[in-house]
Amino acid sequence: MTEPTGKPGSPLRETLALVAPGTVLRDGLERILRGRTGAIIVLGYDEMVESISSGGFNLDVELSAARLRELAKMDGGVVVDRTAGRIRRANVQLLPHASIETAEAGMRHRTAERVARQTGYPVISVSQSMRIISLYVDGKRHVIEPSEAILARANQALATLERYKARLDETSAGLDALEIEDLVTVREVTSVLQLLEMVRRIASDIDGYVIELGTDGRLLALQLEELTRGLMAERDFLLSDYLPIGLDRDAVDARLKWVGSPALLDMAMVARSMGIGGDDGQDLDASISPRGMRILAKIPRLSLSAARTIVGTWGSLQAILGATVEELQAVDGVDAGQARTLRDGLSRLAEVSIVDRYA
Ligand SMILES: Nc1ncnc2c1ncn2[C@@H]1O[C@H](COP(=O)(O)OP(=O)(O)OP(=O)(O)O)[C@@H](O)[C@H]1O
Repeated sequence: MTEPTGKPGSPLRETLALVAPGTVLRDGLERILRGRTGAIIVLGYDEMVESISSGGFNLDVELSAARLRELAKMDGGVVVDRTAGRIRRANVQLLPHASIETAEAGMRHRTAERVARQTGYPVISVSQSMRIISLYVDGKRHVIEPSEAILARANQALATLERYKARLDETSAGLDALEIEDLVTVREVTSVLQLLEMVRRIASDIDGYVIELGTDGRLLALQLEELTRGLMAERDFLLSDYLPIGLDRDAVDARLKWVGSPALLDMAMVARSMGIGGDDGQDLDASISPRGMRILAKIPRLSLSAARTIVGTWGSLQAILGATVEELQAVDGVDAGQARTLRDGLSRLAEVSIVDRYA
C-alpha cells in the first residue's frame, strides 16, 4: 500500500480535511487551477505571519471560492485563518528566513515550504506551470491528487480489509466454540488480537483516504463503517476476558503501537503485548480461560450491564456456564428475566458450538 495520509489527528489529516473535495477552499483551489493561475496561501494568521508579510492589504472577509480565485490573480500570497473561514491578507510578499532549508525549485514553492517551516502553519501552493496543488505541513510536502487516483488506492485497501475481516470473523467464531468447551490456548486468543490489530491499521489508512476525498469519499466511508462496525467492542471484550490482572488496555495499546507491521505477524510479539504466553510470549500452546465477556456480549437481549455484573461476580465463563438460573438471578442487578435470557442463550451457543465441531 502507498504512503497513508498521515496519522489520525495529525496536522496533515487536519489540513487534508480543510482542502477536501466539497470544501470552499478546495473549490477555490480548483478554480485557480482551471483559470491557469497559481497561488500561495498561508493557513494561519498571527504576529509571526504578520512579521514576515510585506505590502498588500488587510482584509477580514469570509472565505469564498470566487474571492480566493480573484485574489490569487494578484501577485503575492493570500493569508487565511487557521480554520480557512476568513481571508485576512492578500497580495502580500512573504519573507521567510532565507536560511531555512528547502528542497523546492521556483520561488513560489521555496517560499511556501519556508513559510510553513517558520510559522508552523500549513501553506498551500498552486503551481501555475505544473498545475498541481501542494500542501506543506509538518515539515513535509504532500501533493493533492485527483480523487480517482486516491479512490483506486482506497479500493485496494478496502479489498485487503475485507479479506482480513473475513479471516477475523472465522477465527473469532472458532474462539467462541473453544471458549464454550474451555479448550482455548494462547495461540487462538493471540490470533484474534493480531487480526483485530491488522484490521484496525488498514481501517485507519482508509480513514485517511476518506478525509482526503471529502464528498467524493462518501460511499467509501459507508463501506468502511459497515466493515468495522462493532470491532472496537469486540477488541474490548477480548481484552476483558484475557488480560492478566494488573495490565490495562492502555498499556496494551501503547505496546502494540510500537509493533511495526512486519513484527505484527510474529505471534509471540503480539502475545507478549497482551501479557499472555509467559514472559516472552512464546508459550502459545498454554491453556487460558476466558472470563466470559466475549460470549455473554453475543447473547441477544442480555444487557451489557447485566453481562458485566455477572462476569464480575463469577469471574470465569466456565463458572457462569455451571450456574443455575436461581444462582444467576441472586446477583444484584440481574433480574429473573435477564438470568433466564442468559441461561437460554448459553445453552443455544453451546449447542451450536457442538454441532459445528462435529459437523
Ligand atoms: N516570496 C513570495 N511571496 C509571495 N508570493 C510569491 C513569493 N515568491 C513567489 N511568489 C508568487 O509566485 C509567483 C510565481 O513565482 P515564480 O515564477 O518564481 O515561482 P514558481 O515557483 O516557478 O511558480 P509556478 O510553479 O507557479 O510557475 C509570483 O508571481 C508571485 O505571485
